[in-house]
Amino acid sequence: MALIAYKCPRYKVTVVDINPDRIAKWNSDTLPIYEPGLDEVVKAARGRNLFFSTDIEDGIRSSEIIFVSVNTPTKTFGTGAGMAADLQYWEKTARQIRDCADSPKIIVEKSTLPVKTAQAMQRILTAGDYKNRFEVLSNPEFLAEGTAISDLEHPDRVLIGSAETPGGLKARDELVEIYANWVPQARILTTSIWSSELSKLVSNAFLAQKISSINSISALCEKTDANVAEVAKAVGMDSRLGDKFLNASVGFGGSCFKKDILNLVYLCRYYGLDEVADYWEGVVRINEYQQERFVINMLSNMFNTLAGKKICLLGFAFKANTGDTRESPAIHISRRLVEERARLVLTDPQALENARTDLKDLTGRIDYIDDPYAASSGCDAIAVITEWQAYKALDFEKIYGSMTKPAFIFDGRNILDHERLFKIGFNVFPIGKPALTHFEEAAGGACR
Ligand SMILES: NC(=O)C1=CN([C@@H]2O[C@H](COP(=O)(O)OP(=O)(O)OC[C@H]3O[C@@H](n4cnc5c(N)ncnc54)[C@H](O)[C@@H]3O)[C@@H](O)[C@H]2O)C=CC1
Ligand SMILES: O=C(O)[C@H]1O[C@H](OP(=O)(O)OP(=O)(O)OC[C@H]2O[C@@H](n3ccc(=O)[nH]c3=O)[C@H](O)[C@@H]2O)[C@H](O)[C@@H](O)[C@@H]1O
Repeated sequence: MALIAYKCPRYKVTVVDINPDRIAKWNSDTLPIYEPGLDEVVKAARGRNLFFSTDIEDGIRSSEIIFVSVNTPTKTFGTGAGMAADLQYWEKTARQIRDCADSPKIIVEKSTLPVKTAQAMQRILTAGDYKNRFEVLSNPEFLAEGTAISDLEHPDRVLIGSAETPGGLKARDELVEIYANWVPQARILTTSIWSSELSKLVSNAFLAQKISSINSISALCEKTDANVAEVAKAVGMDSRLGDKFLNASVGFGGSCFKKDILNLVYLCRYYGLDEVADYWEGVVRINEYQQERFVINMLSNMFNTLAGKKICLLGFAFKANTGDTRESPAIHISRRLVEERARLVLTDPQALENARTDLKDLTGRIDYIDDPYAASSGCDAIAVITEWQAYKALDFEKIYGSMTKPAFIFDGRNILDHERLFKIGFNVFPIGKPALTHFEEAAGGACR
């Protein structure tokens, strides 16, 4: 919404939220999220045509177009627990819009929702003694965290789904007009509302599937001395497959991939498509396997015991350039390492505050240290969890000098120079590549 306000000074954009702390931060110099480039966009538009408020009713009444962007987490209770989308926040919003509105509105589904949600939304909006006409559009968001501003400025596509009725098509055209302020017409794709809703879930499922595919192959590479980066390059050069999203890793995280795939799986089962559901569920299973495999690799290569050993996680965010830790592989890995009675030290340039909240039940068993040199000092092992560019530039000779020997590095992102680390003295365990160790008989890879 900040970018719409920034690009289109003639529209007035008001962002409303039930969380007063978040709104206060949006109105302050310290925004509630870290996102490169966002500060500048907000500062340029805030007070001009971008406003943040907790007055939801006024926001509804005074707007002609309402983007519903509330959270749609995985349901944690009742039918569909652990799989289906929890639609309570979204439904409350629909009812509130219906009850407060005193003029016709276009309602835009911006949250990621199960296919057919627009139908439910339309039914709620038109139930009872409603006075106004509402048109519901689907306009899913495809930005990725860490690159949100450039994704929004130069989207691969903007997707708008509408009803095929005259009212639906008119509303669709109004939304197209907003995006056309900065997005080329050829990149604005209009479809039926059901295709649009489903495409969002499918996009995330395909992206995550690519990561799980290469991660599954990383396990095979480790058994066969193949190099997953070489395999990914060879495979990705086929233009039919493409070279993006083929970085083997410690597993994908983030608030959406797992939730959206499980939502897709739930939908498939709901419609009796068990084979389809099983296929997509495999993407999540491989991701869980990859995270657990990382822990088991650490355990087996550190002589099958981590008890009392000090381990530093370099990075806690689910990806670089964000402080977001939702579903970060770091959470599972930290919990498992503590279970193995390791002494954990966490460091991250942006995510330590969220990490403290995620692991608050482990208070006293984990240290949180901003400086990566201080965090790794005295450690037996370092595990790279997040691909922060700054980690590549660390002085690893200095780090090696301060660590307990033998010193281990488990590079869960394959971002470091493994040969160099090996020469410094580290025993190096990348993902999907032969390990480089100084032991006579390496436990998990080739001895060099
Ligand atoms: N985070 C991301 O990068 C992307 C998120 N999405 C989708 O966007 C939706 C929102 O995601 P996030 O922004 O990450 O979630 P979030 O949890 O960070 O933000 C949702 C906000 O909605 C507010 N809210 C909840 N109920 C409300 C109500 N009744 N009235 C007013 N405000 C209310 C909450 O207080 C919260 O601030 C989800 O459906 C997600 O799948 C889609 C693409 C990218
Ligand atoms: O619906 C959403 O919320 C968004 O989900 C993802 O965006 P995001 O989760 O912010 O970030 P990604 O860049 O997709 O990364 C997701 C996870 O996959 C990991 N990843 C990514 C790429 C890769 O090659 N390997 C890999 O392990 C990342 O490190 C991260 O943990 C999608 O990329 C967005 O298009 C979508 O809008």
